[in-house]
Amino acid sequence: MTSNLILLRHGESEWNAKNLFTGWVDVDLNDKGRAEARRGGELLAENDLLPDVLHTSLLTRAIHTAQIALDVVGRPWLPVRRSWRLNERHYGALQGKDKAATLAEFGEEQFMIWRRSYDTPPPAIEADAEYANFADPRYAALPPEARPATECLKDVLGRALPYWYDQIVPDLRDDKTVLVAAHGNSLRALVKHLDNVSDSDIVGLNIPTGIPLCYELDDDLRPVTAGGRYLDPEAAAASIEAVKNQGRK
Ligand SMILES: O=C(O)[C@H](O)COP(=O)(O)O
Repeated sequence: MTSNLILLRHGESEWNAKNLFTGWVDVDLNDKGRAEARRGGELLAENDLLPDVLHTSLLTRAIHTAQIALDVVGRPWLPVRRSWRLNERHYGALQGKDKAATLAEFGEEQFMIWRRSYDTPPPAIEADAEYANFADPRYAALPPEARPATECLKDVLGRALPYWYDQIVPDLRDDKTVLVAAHGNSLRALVKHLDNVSDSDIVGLNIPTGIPLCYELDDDLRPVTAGGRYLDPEAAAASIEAVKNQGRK
């Protein structure tokens, strides 16, 4: 028996377009991102991949992407569970900073370490910084020690895996087609787990905006096809290249 998992990174956000590190800052989609979300829904419908349940982060760009895509497939009524555990990686003191300016100031090696290394987080954000998130009411129930001031991908995996095992796996075991609408780095963490990507190889893995990545999972919830399948491979390749080169002129 196999089960279907659909990973969907939000469409382009207002800050993606401005090349700003975003993390937990709650920006919305821009018009291009809303169009990408609609296309994502069309791709699901064209491939007859109709989700039975939705899981999203607590961030607007992922929530709206899922709503738009599910409107297209005619399933806005799906049961949904939302969690901070699917949030984008917290980018610490880089939140709100321009990626090109950061690259110019700190150089290629440091930029890539902060952006794509597995276990080195950016500098922590100050509690009173403009783009800190400690006072955000959506995290009010979280004890202070659970509210990150910065995260590396290893941190993201550590807080996302419990959600994978406790909330997503049961839906897959119930033979539901599961849609997870999340973010570039929280999905990199899930892909690292699913495909057993090494700590060094994960550095080179990027997730495109708005294009469904579909996994058929076996009884052990391992991919039948390594890496899954993007429903529009050409568009995914182009978007991945653009994500990879963000910050570069
Ligand atoms: O949080 C952000 O800045 C983006 O959504 C992801 O950025 P990255 O691709 O630079 O990690």
